[in-house]
Formats: sequence, structure tokens, C-alpha cells
Amino acid sequence: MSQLQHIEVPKDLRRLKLGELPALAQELREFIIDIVSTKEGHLGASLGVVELTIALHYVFDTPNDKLLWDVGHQAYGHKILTGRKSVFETNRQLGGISGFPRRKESEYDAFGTGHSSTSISAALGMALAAQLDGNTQRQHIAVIGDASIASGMAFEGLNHAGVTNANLLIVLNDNAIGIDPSVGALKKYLTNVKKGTAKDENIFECLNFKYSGPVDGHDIKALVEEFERLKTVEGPKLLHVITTKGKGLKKAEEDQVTYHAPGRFDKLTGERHQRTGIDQPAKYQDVFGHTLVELAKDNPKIIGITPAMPTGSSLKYMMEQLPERAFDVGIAEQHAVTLSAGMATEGLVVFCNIYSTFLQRAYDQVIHDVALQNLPIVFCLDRAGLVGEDGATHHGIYDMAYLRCIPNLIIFAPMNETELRNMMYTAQLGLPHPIAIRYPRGRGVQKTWKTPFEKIAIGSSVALKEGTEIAVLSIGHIGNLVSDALDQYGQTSKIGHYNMRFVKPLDKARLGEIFKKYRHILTIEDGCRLGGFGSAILEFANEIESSNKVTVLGIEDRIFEHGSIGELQQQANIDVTAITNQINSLLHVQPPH
Ligand SMILES: Cc1ncc(C[n+]2csc(CCOP(=O)(O)OP(=O)(O)O)c2C)c(N)n1
Ligand SMILES: CC(=O)[C@@H](O)[C@H](O)COP(=O)(O)O
Ligand SMILES: [Mg+2]
Repeated sequence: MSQLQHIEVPKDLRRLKLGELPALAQELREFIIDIVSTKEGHLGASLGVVELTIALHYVFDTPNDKLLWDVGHQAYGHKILTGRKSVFETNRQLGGISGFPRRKESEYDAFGTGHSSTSISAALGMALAAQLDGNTQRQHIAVIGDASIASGMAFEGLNHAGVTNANLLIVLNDNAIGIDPSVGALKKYLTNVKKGTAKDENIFECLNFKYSGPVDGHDIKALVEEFERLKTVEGPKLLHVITTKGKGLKKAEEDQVTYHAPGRFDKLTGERHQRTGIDQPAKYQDVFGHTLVELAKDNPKIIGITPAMPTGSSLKYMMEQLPERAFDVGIAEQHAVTLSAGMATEGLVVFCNIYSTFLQRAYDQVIHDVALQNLPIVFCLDRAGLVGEDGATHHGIYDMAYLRCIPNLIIFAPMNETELRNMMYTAQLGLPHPIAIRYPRGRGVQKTWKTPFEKIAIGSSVALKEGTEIAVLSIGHIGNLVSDALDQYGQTSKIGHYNMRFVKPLDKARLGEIFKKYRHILTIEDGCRLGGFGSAILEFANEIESSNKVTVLGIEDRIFEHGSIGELQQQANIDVTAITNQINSLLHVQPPH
């Protein structure tokens, strides 16, 4: 008999007998596979914690007890058991539920996540608040993975929690992999603990946690018994649980990196549905990855660094071919930036590749360790702009605004693959400043990307089309949408288009000419409007005391959720239709007196 069909919320789950839980786990796993196979999303992490999820909701009194999922990409089972089974098929789609826990989505989502390693601090905060309130009953549980616990933030939380008497339980879900294999000394230590070859002292006990485990995280009975025991133990506790990422789907267990988020696949065989026969442009990440190898083979000073995203950033190509000069430092964005800075002081040419959204975590390091010392690091900010289904926590839309105010920093956005390659080439020749090269998730626009290298002059723009009335100034890849929009107006139109390329320094000579020639200036960016590229153009207009009308298209000052990139661009009024509408309305605007 189906158990899952009778479970809407954990209270229903708690009516089951312990012996019935393994069958429920099987059903829950199938439910996740069924939907993710067609709707896509994160797979391996959720499959790995099915038993853990059931055991936690079975033993603890959620939502009164606080259950926090670190990163939150493993929380599909949690969502299905906490009132969202019927809407799970809308996962990560426009208007649907989020792929990550969201406080506004459910009272069972104790803390919003998406970026890693926040759960210990947040759960400790709740536990201390309960203590201050005299509440000794409430439980606070943070589930955190082996890669996420190695991040600086997680250590900070552990360090603090260990000197409190807070009612905090950390469940370390150790599957020995992040998106890519986990790295670092802590991973080695955890492996030794599992093999029984660790030195006598337990690292967590040394930090004043009551440690238990390792426990088989697929043995529901063992988990339930241990959680029941831990409920009665005071103070900070850590339970070490061993799981298999992708558990229950053979292909996902065998190829855990691919099945972290595999796209569509056959739900029975696990075989991925890959697009074939379509001659698509390359992904920007691959242009970065292959170009870096090409440059590094000629320039022995080049180093590649990624904080835990070798596959996503395609730094893996350099790690495979030049392993001694390519580093995956784990989920450690702050360290990645300052490590790069240290290397740069020694004359190395460091390409530090960080997703735009994750660089937010290393903001001080960019200012304090890089910009103030004017160290010429090459930041490659992948996933800049709206990223699509990962949603609000992952959109790389703030970088232009948060980097533009930092002295010494050059900010460049390629409109296509060739510009990305040429800027990487230019940067490794030697720059007087650090540079951030921002490019989007997904594919470029060119049939072939392996074009001969050409140097790009810093602060130079490109006139793509001359016009008479309206100048459209674009920054980066979104300029291709402008080109698509302008195709409708023919060659002899009133509209000019300039690919500005640099947010900083601006091509002021070109801008001066543009402001003289055109009455209307329209800027477009795939970043937040406040403080971004359009703001820079408005500041320029103010500087030259121009009375030209400047219209700024960009992401307005509100949260954008999940959906396809196209749908979100439409929502944000930065798609081809919005650009066309804006141009049409400007064409009918009377000139200022
Ligand atoms: C600050 C930050 N950096 C990078 C990422 C990208 N990321 C998402 S999941 C993940 C790996 C997490 O591994 P682990 O904690 O072991 O969990 P598992 O996937 O194995 O369940 C990474 C690197 C992120 N979400 N947040
Ligand atoms: C959960 C998380 O942070 C990553 O898995 C992220 O979803 C990866 O994004 P990409 O798919 O763009 O590499
Ligand atoms: Mg892991």
C-alpha cells in the first residue's frame, strides 16, 4: 500500500510504525526521481538524504523544532513531506516552488538558503534566541554536507557553538563529495574517521561538541534511534552520518558529479536525454576553460583557482592538463580571493574563477586584499546576470553595482566568445590593475569560438551600428538581444548600437561623441539597475552636464525568483520585446526644447 499518498505533513508521517519507514523511503525516492527526470533540478543530494529526511521529521517536532538544510539543494524530500507534494512538479519553474528552502514558502523552511555553509550560524542563532526566551524544549538541527562544513563560515559557527550550551544538533551528511569530489585536509580527516584510522582525538569533541557516529545514513532505524537519544542530550552535538550521493539510482551513484543536476533523464534507466545533432554555440564556461589551458601552456605564470566549482566553471580542463597550476580550494571564496592575492604578490598571473553570486561572500577580500594593493588578479565571474531556475539566491545581478565602486578595479563584460578569449589573452599579457570579467550562464553566439587572439584596449568600446536618433548602449552578452531587436528596423534606421564592453573605465571619448550625436540614450544591462552600468552612464551625463534623455533598462529593485532565463528577462523587461517597445516609445518622444 502507498504510504506517501497519505502523507501531507510530518504529523501524518509520525503515525507510521518504524518498520513502515523503509517502504516510504523507497516511494519518496521514486517520487523525486519521477519529477526531477522531467522537470530537472538537483538530484543526487536529495536522493542521498531520503532516509535522513524521514528520520528527522519522524523524531523531531517540526515545524516547532527548527530544521535547517545547508545549501538546500538536498531538501526535495523535505519539501514533499511538508505540504508541497502536490506542487512539487512546479519545482524551480516560473511561479512554482523554489528549489531551495524559503521561509515565505513554508513554516517548515526554518531558514532560506542557496549559498552554502550558513546553517550552523543560523541554527545557533535560533538556539541562543530560544535560550534567552527560557525555552529549553525546542530543538535546533542543522544538516550540513562534508563540502559545506569545510567552509570558513561553518568553522566560525562551530567555533562559537562550542563555547555555548545551546541546544544545537549538527548532522554532518558525509557523502565524500560536493558537486565535484570534496577536497582538503578535513575531507582526509573524515575519511580517516570512517576507516577508524583517525588520531585518537576527535576534532569535533576538541571543539566541545558531543560527537556520535559514523552512522549509516540509509539505515532509518539506526537514525531514528540515534535522534531519539540525541534529543535528550544537552548542549552542542554533532552526528556524523554516512550517505551515498545519488542513492537508489544506479547511474546517479556511479557518476555523482553529472547527477548532481543531470538535466532530463529516463526515470527507469537514469540515462540522460542529451541534445544531439544541434550545432549550438559553445558555453561561455567552456570557452573560459579551454582558453585558459591554451594560454597557460604558453605562459608558465598562469594559475587557475576555483572555490569548489571545477566542473561548473570548466576549470577542470586545466586541472586535468596542468594539475600543478590549477587549484580547487573547496567552498572557500574568501580564501580563493586572498590566496590569489598572495600569489599575485609573487608575480603569478592568477585567473580566479568564481560565480558572480558567490563572489559576494568575498567582498572584503576583493577590496582589502586585492584592490587596495592593486594586485592584477583576473577574476572571471561566471553565471553573471539572471541564471534561471536556481533563482533569487543565485542570480549574478549585483556584481556591476558592487564592484563599480571599488577603486583600481577594471570591469569588463564580453558580448561574445571572441571578446571573452581576447580579454583573457589581454589580461595575461599584464594589466596595471585587477580585472573582473563577467559572463553569463549558458551559451555564446558564435559558430566557432577558437578565434586568433587580439589585444583589447582597456576602456574601449565598439560601434556596432551607427544611427541618428537613439543610441543603445549595451554591456556584455545582453547586447545580442539588442542586435536581435534592431534587426527589425533595417540598416538605415535612426538607431545606433554600441557595445560598451567596459563598465569601468568607461569609454568616455566615445560617450562624449554619442551624447553629442544622439538625443536619446538607452542603456541595457543584465544586472541591477541601482548602481550598475546604466547608473555609470547617468553619472557621465551629469558630469558633462548633458540634457539628453537617458533611459536605463536593467533589473529593477526587487527580488527576482526562478524561471527560465528567457522568462525572467521578460519579467525584468530586458528581453527583445521590452527593448523594442522602449525604442518604439522613444522614437515617438518629442525632442527636448
Ligand atoms: C557559497 C557557495 N559556494 C558554492 C556553492 C555551490 N555549491 C552548491 S552545492 C555545493 C556542494 C555541496 O557539497 P556538500 O556540502 O558536501 O553537499 P552534497 O551536495 O554532497 O549533499 C556547492 C559547491 C554554493 N551553493 N554556495
Ligand atoms: C546548489 C548550487 O549552488 C549549485 O548546484 C548550483 O545550482 C550550480 O549552478 P550551475 O548549474 O549554474 O552550475
Ligand atoms: Mg557532500
